This record gives sequence, structure tokens and C-alpha cells, in this order.
Amino acid sequence: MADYSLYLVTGRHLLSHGKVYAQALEEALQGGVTVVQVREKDLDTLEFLEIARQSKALCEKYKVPLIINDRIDIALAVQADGVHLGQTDMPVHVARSLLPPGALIGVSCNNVEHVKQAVHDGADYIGIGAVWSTTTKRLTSPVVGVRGVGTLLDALDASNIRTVAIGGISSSNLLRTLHGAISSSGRRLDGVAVVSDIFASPDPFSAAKRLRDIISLHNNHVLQQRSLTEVPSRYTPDGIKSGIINIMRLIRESSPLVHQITNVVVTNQSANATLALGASPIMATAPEEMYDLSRIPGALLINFGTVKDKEGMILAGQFANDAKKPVVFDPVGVGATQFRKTTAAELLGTWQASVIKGNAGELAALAESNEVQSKGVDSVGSGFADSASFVKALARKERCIVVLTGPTDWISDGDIVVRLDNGDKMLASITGSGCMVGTCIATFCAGANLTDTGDDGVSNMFAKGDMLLGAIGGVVALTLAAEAAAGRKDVFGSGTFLPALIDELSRLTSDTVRDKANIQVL
Ligand SMILES: Cc1ncc(COP(=O)(O)OP(=O)(O)O)c(N)n1
Ligand SMILES: Cc1ncsc1CCOP(=O)(O)O
Repeated sequence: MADYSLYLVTGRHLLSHGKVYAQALEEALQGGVTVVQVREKDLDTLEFLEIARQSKALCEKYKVPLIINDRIDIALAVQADGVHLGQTDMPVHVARSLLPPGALIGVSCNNVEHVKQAVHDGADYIGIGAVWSTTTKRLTSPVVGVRGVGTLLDALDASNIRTVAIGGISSSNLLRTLHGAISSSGRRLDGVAVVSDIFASPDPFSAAKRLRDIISLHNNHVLQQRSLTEVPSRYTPDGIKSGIINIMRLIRESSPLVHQITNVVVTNQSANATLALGASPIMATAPEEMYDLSRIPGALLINFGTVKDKEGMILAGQFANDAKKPVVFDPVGVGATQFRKTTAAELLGTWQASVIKGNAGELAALAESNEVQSKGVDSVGSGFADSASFVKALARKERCIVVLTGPTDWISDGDIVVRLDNGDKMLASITGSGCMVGTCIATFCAGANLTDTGDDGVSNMFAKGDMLLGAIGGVVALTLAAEAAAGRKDVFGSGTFLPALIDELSRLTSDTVRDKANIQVL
């Protein structure tokens, strides 16, 4: 069976200045390309044939399958291993009847109907794309996005058709692509097809090798995760409490930076909550400062209560992923408008969140579920019938920790579900308590990021440290502080509750966490 993991699509016109086709192809093969497709859009048949012959000789030398784009005649003439067909090219059954038995046939797919048709037609593999925007080809359909690729993979059912993603893939987004493109049943891509990142490079060997190394890193993480059959002992209720206490200590000792792009309503109280926990807040939104901030240890919170600063949000998340800093996403009111939904999809399609936090209405909107409705930033009704299953499924789909807030808080990493029963109804009487939960989670994730423990999950490719513990810690801290504040004699209503809440965040002790945190692991 062909290895589709690093599928190179060539294009002579893309060659870097001074590069010769055969030389570039050989360097790419030496760098670890596993399939080659010759794609020439404006060559005469004779020139195309010559390029295909050269490719065939090199592919044979490196024992890599050769695919020809569109042209069955050229594929037959050079005895290529197969062809790649677009939606307006020759139908699969006609190509099959012309090609020798066992020839590989690939089909381009941009939507679920294409995928179903390709499976029905008996294609060997599909090229899903464009996954990112690209300048190599003029696109006639919208980009699919990494989360969209997951939706197309869902349509494959039990078929053993192979899959590659194509379009704009480079070493800077490859990990995000491999990690994020997953179906709800856990089906992943078999590979990625890359054009310019390899073939336009002045050094195709290094470009291919860089991609190869990222693919190996990803595959190793997947294998590691599959071998985790038992819940690690640190995820018993007592283990979680010890983990939270350790993170609290680290925050107070090291005061990590918690960079927050948040909304005008809660900026001040969020900064004060961060300080109260012992960390250092910075509320910065300008795209120009995102790189510098991403170099400082800590975490990033992206809260779009008042959706602005999209450019800064995109850059900040990308730089944080590169620096393995946690990204906590609080899609406030995402169900309220189409603009918010589109923005959330764009952000989640660009970077990998470490934690997504929302109320039932927000998370239902993100999951495209009709079970719970929103009104503005509030959730309507009593929530999900089965919150545990919901958070688990969403965590699997979004490939991160999901926190569902409400009278009971539910947290999952896609395997474990944690139920938290602390808090006080006074939290509902002040504005921005949900946003403060996001801030506390980001602060605890910043603390968790200072440790190297918990380095056994795929999510650690994007953020060092135990993000599940970080998320639980943030919720526990805020809800225990709320209980303490609500019980104080000097608290008479929402006006006195908010400052008391900030005070109690700073006064939170290990004993309170040990004695009062109400944690169940399901
Ligand atoms: C692996 C892979 N996937 C998709 C394409 C795109 O093919 P097509 O839609 O036929 O467009 P052109 O490449 O012909 O412009 C591909 N070539 N390879
Ligand atoms: C051929 C093709 N089909 C969909 S996107 C694309 C071009 C991808 O090129 P690049 O990898 O340079 O973005």
C-alpha cells in the first residue's frame, strides 16, 4: 500500500531561480517525499512527457509512486503508478477502464458530496482542499479549513479510501493541520500534499525534511496517546487537588504573564483577578506586539465578548502555538450572531486552542447543536441532557480541553470528564463572572505551562504542561473564592461581592482547595 504521508505535487514554473526540475525533485525525494504527482498546467504534450519520464526515473530510484495530474495518456506512456483527477476531469470509472489493473486513482474533494461520490466511484485516495488559502492555484471554492477537513473525513464511514489534505500547507501550519483534521470517530489524514513549500524552495531537501520531521513528531504523539489505556493517577480527585495546589504555588512564585485580549466590559476586573492569583496581566491587542508577548512565559486568553481585534487574535494564537504557550479561548456570545460564529470558526481554524470555555448556549453554537439556545451572551434553559457526553465529544472534535460552565461545571480532555460542584449564585449577579473564569483558567494554564509534567498528550505539541489541570484549577479557584466571598459578613449584594471575590482569590489556600473543592472524575 502506498505511503501518502508526504505527497509532493510538482510544478516546473515554481522552481526557485537557477533550480533544474530533476535536481529539485531528487532533493525533495532525498528529504523524505513519499508520493510524487507531476502537475503541469501549461506544457505541450512533448515537454510534459519529458518531465514525466524524468520523474518516473527518479521515483523508481527512490521507490516512490508516481502520479500524473489529469493526463491519462502521459500516465500510460511513462507507466506511472496512477493519476490524479479533478471534479471536471475524466470520471473515475473511465480512467479505471483505460489504466492497468492496480493503478492508483485520486480525486479532488472540496465538500461532503464529492467525498461520497469518490468513495462510490472506487477512488483509491482523495485530495481534500484547499485546506488553507494558497497562491499556487486560483481557488473556485472556499477554503475547507482544518476543522472542515474533519467534517469531510466524517463522510468516509468505514471506507478504506486514503486521504491527503492539500492547499497552503507548510512547516508553519502542518502540525495544526495534522492535529486538527480529525473525524468524530477519530479518523485522521493519511498524509498531506504540498506544492510550493517544497517545490518553490531554494532548498527542497531541507523543506521536505522539515515537513517529514513534523509528520514523525505527530505520529509519535499519536502512538503514545494510543498506548494510554488507564486514567493517570494524577486525575483522581486527590491527585487533581495536589496538582492544583502545585500550580497555585508556581503562579505565586513565578508570576507568569497572562496576556489577555478581552472585552471592554471586564478588562479591569480580569486584570485584578489575575493579580490576585499572583500572576501578571497584560491587556494588549495590537497585532504589532503579539510576537514579542508570545516570547514571555505564561498564557494567552482570547475572549471575544466585544468582537474586535481579530487580526491581533489570529497572530497572538499562532505565535502562542509556536511558543507552546497555552491558548484559552472564550467565545463569548458566539451563538448570538453569524459574525461571531464565522469569527470563531476562523480563529479555531487558524490556531489550536488549549482550552475552550463557554456556557451551554455558547458551546452548543460552537458544536452546531440545537439542543441549547442562547440569548445574547446568556444560555437559555437548563442546559444539555447529558453534559458529560457533550463536553467529551466537543473536546475530541476540537482537540483540546473543553470547559462547560454553569451551576455545575464540566471539563473534559476527550477521555476523562471532571464534574465540579462549587460556586455561589452571587456569581450570576455580577457582570463578567464567566469572563473571570476564563481569566482564572488562563492564569492556571500559565502556571501549568511552567511545569513539564503531563507531557503525554497530543495537545502538548501546542502547549507545554497539563492543560486539563490548568482548566480545572482555574474553575476551582474562582468558584471557591465565590463561596468564600458570598459567605462574608461585609458582602451585602453584587456591589460588595465583586471586590470580595478578588480578595478571596488572593486568599485562596491549599487547605481550602483540599477541604472544599468538590471534584468528581467520571
Ligand atoms: C492530491 C491533490 N489533491 C487535489 C489536487 C487538485 O486537483 P484538481 O482539482 O484537478 O486541480 P488541478 O491540480 O488540476 O489544478 C491535486 N492536484 N492533487
Ligand atoms: C493543486 C491544488 N489543489 C488545491 S490547492 C492546490 C495548490 C496547493 O499548493 P500549495 O501547497 O503551494 O499551497
